[in-house]
Amino acid sequence: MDDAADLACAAPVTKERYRDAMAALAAAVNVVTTDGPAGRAGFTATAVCSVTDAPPTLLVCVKRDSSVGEAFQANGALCVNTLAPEHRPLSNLFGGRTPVEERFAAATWRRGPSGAPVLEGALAHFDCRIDRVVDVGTHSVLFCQVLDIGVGEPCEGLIYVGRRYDTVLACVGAAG
Ligand SMILES: NC(=O)c1ccc[n+]([C@@H]2O[C@H](COP(=O)([O-])OP(=O)(O)OC[C@H]3O[C@@H](n4cnc5c(N)ncnc54)[C@H](O)[C@@H]3O)[C@@H](O)[C@H]2O)c1
Ligand SMILES: Cc1cc2c(cc1C)N(C[C@H](O)[C@H](O)[C@H](O)COP(=O)(O)O)c1[nH]c(=O)[nH]c(=O)c1N2
Repeated sequence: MDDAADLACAAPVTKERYRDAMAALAAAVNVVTTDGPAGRAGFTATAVCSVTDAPPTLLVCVKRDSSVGEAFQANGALCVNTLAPEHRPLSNLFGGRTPVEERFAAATWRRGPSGAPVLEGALAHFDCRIDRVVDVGTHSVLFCQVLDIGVGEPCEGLIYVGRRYDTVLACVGAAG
């Protein structure tokens, strides 16, 4: 087995090939919000992942040069709002190039225990304190301890796959 020769023949992993391959992965769509001394901010994120259930921890990857990144770290708190199909326009609004107040004006919010905005009608929400930040390349990985959870009524979730939106059945049953 000549692993070195196989590797030498492989096409280089360019940013474009990486993105093309990542586009094949279906992901839930979230609007991640924050509020506090650094002000209100929010952005659309698919790079959200469960890390451990003890203590309940998730991670969010945010591009460092986005207009919103600094506010999250300065406020030290965020809410992951997982979107239902009706929120597709909201995903586009929070996906960039729209002033922050215009993003929030398009939906109804309440304040979670961390101070971050919680989206009315979300499939689920996870209100968090940001415990640790690790910078990797262009992004900051925010490790977040979950302080409060809500599970909404919708039985369908919004996903992003193949560079487009789709809908999946996502009835969330309570465990015990
Ligand atoms: N993790 C991210 O930062 C991320 C994830 C999804 C989409 N986006 C942004 O949304 C827009 C539309 O994306 P698209 O999926 O239609 O097409 P695309 O070709 O830009 O991205 C395809 C896939 O590659 C990954 N990706 C894209 N940009 C990335 C980045 N800067 N860092 C890490 N992973 C990245 C994501 O999984 C994405 O779904 C682009 O501007 C993209 O940068 C960013
Ligand atoms: C479907 C989809 C998914 C993602 C995004 C976009 C879209 C449309 N964006 C981009 C992100 O939302 C955008 O950069 C922010 O809104 C910040 O943009 P401004 O710098 O404020 O214009 C994004 N950005 C990021 O840092 N992490 C992520 O996981 C994602 N995921």
